[in-house]
Amino acid sequence: MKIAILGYGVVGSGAYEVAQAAHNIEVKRVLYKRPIDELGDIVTTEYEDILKDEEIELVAECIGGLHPAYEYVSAALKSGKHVVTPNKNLVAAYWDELHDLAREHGAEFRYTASAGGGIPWLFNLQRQSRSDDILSISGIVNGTCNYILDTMHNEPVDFAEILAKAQELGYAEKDPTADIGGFDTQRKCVISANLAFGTSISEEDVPVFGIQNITAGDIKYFNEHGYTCKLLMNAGQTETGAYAYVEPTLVSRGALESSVPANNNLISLTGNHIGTLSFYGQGAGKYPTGTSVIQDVLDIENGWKFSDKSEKNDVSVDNRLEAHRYYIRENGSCKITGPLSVTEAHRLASESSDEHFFMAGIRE
Ligand SMILES: NC(=O)C1=CN([C@@H]2O[C@H](COP(=O)(O)OP(=O)(O)OC[C@H]3O[C@@H](n4cnc5c(N)ncnc54)[C@H](OP(=O)(O)O)[C@@H]3O)[C@@H](O)[C@H]2O)C=CC1
Ligand SMILES: N[C@@H](CC=O)C(=O)O
Repeated sequence: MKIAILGYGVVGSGAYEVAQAAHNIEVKRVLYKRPIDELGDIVTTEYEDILKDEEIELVAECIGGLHPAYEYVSAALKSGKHVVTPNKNLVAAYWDELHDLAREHGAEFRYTASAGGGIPWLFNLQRQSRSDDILSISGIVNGTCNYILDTMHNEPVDFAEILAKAQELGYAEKDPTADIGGFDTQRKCVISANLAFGTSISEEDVPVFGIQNITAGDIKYFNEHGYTCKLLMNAGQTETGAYAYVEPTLVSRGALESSVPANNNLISLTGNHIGTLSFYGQGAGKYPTGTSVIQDVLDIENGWKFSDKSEKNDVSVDNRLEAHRYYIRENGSCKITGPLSVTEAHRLASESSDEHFFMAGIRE
């Protein structure tokens, strides 16, 4: 299969290199803003060169962001080309539209790398959902935040310094606010929940609280009380719809999540029949993510199709009945609350006048 890769940054260059070792794939074109010496004349600055090339059956969009990624991906699907992307911004924001376009034009639209980086999480979630009722999903899905929190738990480091290191290692988003503010995790939660529950919730449905205000003092308190702090996504079915939220969470030292080091992710699903399945591995970085992109390409090349259900479950998110205790630090003093609903805790966070406010849910 002849393919084109759009963008040649961390993931695009990783995908290109991994593709060299994959049988049956030829990278015919790479779209980039300027020449790339080692790639020679396969590089183009004109997307039309790719779109109009009938030999190119698949476009791997690795530019990131919403525009022009959206325009490029839509045009590829409309012309019947398959699309693979690690771009969670795009997938979460245009969920219905891009799936509809793919279905209308008989193209495959796959985005395994958009949540879990190198882990075949979405692939297996979708696979499991064919024969099971997925009751809940949860986990660590941001490599940058896990790298920061893991390092802070183990050594006295400055937050800004360790974030800069995560950027240097290629884990962070172009604007790392997306990582530390929890928005990247929120998008991955949207994508995972939509696949799990066959629905189309959006980013606005998922309240988010990030880790940008965590301090060495908070971590010291957690270490002394036997807790590890992780940024988790959570979503599940309820009798009336679903809950879904993202927040720093204190887990006990014995919990699986507690021992997840560096840029790794740990993501779990609980199905009615299968019980709980957990997936672990590198959630960010050039080769893990590049590999995941090329695995999707190979699945399409092999003719593997997931039946994309066109009928949707209309699920509404309500976090009012989802309650647990919280660690809250406000205006310099910290406390452990009694059970608070997620709705109430996130309201407190958004209404606090303390710009350094921090909270973390406590998993019992
Ligand atoms: N890094 C990671 O570990 C992971 C990233 N992702 C996702 O993968 C996507 C790519 O991320 P990443 O590779 O890290 O980002 P990078 O910024 O490293 O790469 C993006 C590349 O696209 C190029 N580019 C931007 N706009 C255009 C354009 N209009 N035409 C041609 N090239 C363009 C950029 O060029 P220039 O540098 O010159 O601006 C850059 O080379 C994002 O959606 C990200 O969220 C998903 C999982 C993991
Ligand atoms: N910035 C993201 C990259 C992968 O999705 C992360 O740190 O997980």
